[in-house]
Amino acid sequence: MAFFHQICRGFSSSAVRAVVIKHVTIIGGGQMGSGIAQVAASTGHSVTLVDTSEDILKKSVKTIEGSLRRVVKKKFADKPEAGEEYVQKVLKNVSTSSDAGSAAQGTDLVLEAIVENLQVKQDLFSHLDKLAPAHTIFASNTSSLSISDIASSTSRLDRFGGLHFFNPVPMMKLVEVCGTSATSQETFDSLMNFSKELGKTPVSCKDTPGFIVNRLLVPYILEAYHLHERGHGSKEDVDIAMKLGAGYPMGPFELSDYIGLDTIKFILDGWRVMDPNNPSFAPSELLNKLVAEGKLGKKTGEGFYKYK
Ligand SMILES: CCCCCCC[C@H](O)CC(=O)SCCNC(=O)CCNC(=O)[C@H](O)C(C)(C)COP(=O)([O-])OP(=O)([O-])OC[C@H]1O[C@@H](n2cnc3c(N)ncnc32)[C@H](O)[C@@H]1OP(=O)([O-])[O-]
Ligand SMILES: NC(=O)c1ccc[n+]([C@@H]2O[C@H](COP(=O)([O-])OP(=O)(O)OC[C@H]3O[C@@H](n4cnc5c(N)ncnc54)[C@H](O)[C@@H]3O)[C@@H](O)[C@H]2O)c1
Repeated sequence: MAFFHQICRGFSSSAVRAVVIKHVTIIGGGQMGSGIAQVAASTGHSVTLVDTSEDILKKSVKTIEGSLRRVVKKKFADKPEAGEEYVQKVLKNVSTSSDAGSAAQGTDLVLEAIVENLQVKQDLFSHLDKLAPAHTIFASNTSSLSISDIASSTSRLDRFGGLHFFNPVPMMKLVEVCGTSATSQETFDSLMNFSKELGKTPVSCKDTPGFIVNRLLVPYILEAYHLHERGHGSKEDVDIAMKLGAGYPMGPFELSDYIGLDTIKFILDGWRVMDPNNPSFAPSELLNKLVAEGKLGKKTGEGFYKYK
């Protein structure tokens, strides 16, 4: 558990001044990447959204458009034309690319929201480190991987931090901003300012597993799986109990389907490697079975529950 005891943000001297983030390149156009792109574009930032194929990117833009329409339905309830104008104006701020390398060449911030896998994230940043301008800040939206470990694949340790958004990004107000022991004060300030510009409330957190929210949420969700697997409560009753008894907007099974079961499995597998003897992090057979069957939650139409 060396990671748990890691020394966190103590600022090193930086070669760069605080960067005002005007253009952001977001890698990964899934649930999180498209949500972050939407919010950044809505707050006047130029956004390039990157994914592995044009087909995925088309879906991402459709998701952004759908979510914007939900926003304008309320924001412009009495003025549908102004609402449509707003949607088009925001969409103009978003361009797409399937070439991460070229997208990183003229940007102030590269924010990664790809699969929750350390090696894949390191490979991406190591590649982009050679192509992005010197002033460009790199950040990861990882749920619980070590920011220092991801940053170690680059030579810009002072310009690297964690920027952890919550799902659904347009609705959730929090961003966890994480600096490592090598993150410069200027970089940290830039990330805090960027989060505020997005209309979010940032909190400062240490580079420890799960930061603040997931350090508490992971054991809670996993215990819900184990409780159900022991036969101590149906999924439905557990969800109802936590909504009506603890005031949560979603129960743990509903929330898991909303997050994505593949992402949850990636998080839990990584967590177990960090803390192998902790019985709280024992695998869930039910989760593993659903993921093996491709039932990844709402995004695939079935997870713990069926959708459609
Ligand atoms: C074991 C491992 C676990 C760790 C996992 C870690 C994951 C990660 O790192 C951390 C997280 O994110 S943790 C996860 C953290 N997240 C949570 O904990 C989330 C918990 N859930 C919630 O807070 C609420 O259920 C929601 C806000 C999702 C929905 O609100 P609701 O009231 O229950 O139900 P509603 O009727 O559907 O929606 C009402 C209205 O909201 C609006 N709107 C909604 N989505 C929108 C979107 N995408 N776009 C735009 N707008 C959107 C819209 O106006 C809609 O009205 P409409 O007329 O239908 O258009
Ligand atoms: N789902 C959540 O609730 C949530 C919340 C906060 C943080 N996160 C974190 O955000 C990240 C993304 O999660 P998500 O739920 O958006 O996943 P997702 O599966 O919805 O999307 C991931 C996207 O990344 C793309 N991708 C994968 N490898 C890529 C690469 N090398 N280059 C470009 N694109 C690539 C995939 O095609 C996919 O579209 C993960 O690190 C996750 O832990 C997730």
